[in-house]
Amino acid sequence: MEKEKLVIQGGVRLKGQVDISGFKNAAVAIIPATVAAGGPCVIDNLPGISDITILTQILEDMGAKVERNGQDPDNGSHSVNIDTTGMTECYADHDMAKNLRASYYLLGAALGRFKRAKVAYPGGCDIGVRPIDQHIKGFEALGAKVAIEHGIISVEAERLIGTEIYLDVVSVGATINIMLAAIRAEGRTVIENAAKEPHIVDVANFLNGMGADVRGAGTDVIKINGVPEVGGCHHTVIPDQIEAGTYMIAAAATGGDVVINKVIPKHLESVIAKLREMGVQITEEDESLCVRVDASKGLKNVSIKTLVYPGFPTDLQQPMSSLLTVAKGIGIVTETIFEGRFKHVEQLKKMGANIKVEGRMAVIEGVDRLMGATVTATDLRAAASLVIAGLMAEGETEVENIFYIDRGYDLFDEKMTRLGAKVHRVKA
Ligand SMILES: CC(=O)N[C@H]1[C@@H](OP(=O)(O)OP(=O)(O)OC[C@H]2O[C@@H](n3ccc(=O)[nH]c3=O)[C@H](O)[C@@H]2O)O[C@H](CO)[C@@H](O)[C@@H]1O
Ligand SMILES: C=C(OP(=O)(O)O)C(=O)O
Repeated sequence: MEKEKLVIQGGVRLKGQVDISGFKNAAVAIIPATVAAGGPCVIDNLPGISDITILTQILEDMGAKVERNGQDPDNGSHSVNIDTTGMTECYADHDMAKNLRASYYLLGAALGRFKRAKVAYPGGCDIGVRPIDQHIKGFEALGAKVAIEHGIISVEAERLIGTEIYLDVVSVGATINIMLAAIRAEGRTVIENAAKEPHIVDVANFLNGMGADVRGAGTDVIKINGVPEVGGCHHTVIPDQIEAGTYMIAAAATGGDVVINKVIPKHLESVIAKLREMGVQITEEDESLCVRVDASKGLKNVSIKTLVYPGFPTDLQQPMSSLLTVAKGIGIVTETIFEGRFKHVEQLKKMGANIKVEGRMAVIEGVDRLMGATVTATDLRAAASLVIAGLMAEGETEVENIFYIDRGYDLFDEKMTRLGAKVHRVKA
């Protein structure tokens, strides 16, 4: 892959409209879920991002038929037909699985259908240790044997039997993986202390569309009544609230005036509340949000604490930290989900930010301005946060490792340019 960087001229107010794409974190679970279907599925509103390209390639390599259809020119999303009927087993080696987190959903989906699967350890953003003990606990509780050898996770069961599973930590990934395996288990599975994120509900709706019986998604108790067979279905992925939040923060950061279309405002309540607390004006419509800042007034610093949904999302902590670097006063950012999610801070400091990190806390004292610099992205949302910093900074900023942006933001440069940002991509 050719290395690229993004060059940004700071100081431009973002203005105009942006259409949000389908949610990465829902889509990357729904594609592996087609393995459980074993019938033709049509999935609309898939974001055009590298995680999706990689996942569909993995399915094709395992014998699925994948057909990509037309792209929406405004938000970049597309539709895909996936037929996994011809698949007879599920094996994803290190080279296939290492590129993204969501490769681990193949384990749950294939365990349900074939009663066995082998998938190498997943990749994903380097933001902490990211253990998978709760996934394994869930599979074992359903009756599977789990072995890890040479970095490959093998799951195998003669029968999967529904049971009660209490998650020791609220995990999005474990909740989804257990749902995927349990839809075809015998009897009822109850997941307690389940994650409640919007994409848990989207995945449950997809599974129910296939003929599964999943109830309670969106609450912390999910009940799954196993069914002997499921089939294909047609589904539209929900809007990406993290992409939407990123554009909201970028609009606020540049004193902008931006309408964010194709969103579910309810999914962004914590972000809307925090931005309003800072002095950002936000108007909510049914499927859009207007974000406006009176540039003459300046923004007030606030404190944020990342929490499971409906709390402030960890995936927006890094973009939000960038905004806080120029807000008046002191803000404290507490990261409760991932212990390693402050790698963007050293880069922001290069741009003049005043931040002190102590353990899981970052104390940010607002400065008058950031200054352009060459900075390096270390993960997906760090990349977004550095672009936001570049939009605010005086002069030119270069953000290296921009392939991270392409993991999760559809048509990023194009959407930013449409809003008036001066960004362009060059070879690194
Ligand atoms: C592809 C995808 O959807 N990624 C999202 C998903 O990641 P992911 O599913 O990996 O995150 P989890 O919700 O599982 O992780 C939450 C916390 O639980 C811990 N944990 C998790 C599983 C486990 O078996 N044991 C354990 O201890 C993790 O280390 C972390 O501290 O949810 C995160 C939290 O909203 C988001 O930041 C990611 O963008
Ligand atoms: C951490 C993220 O993704 P992943 O879990 O795919 O690494 C993210 O989307 O911010």
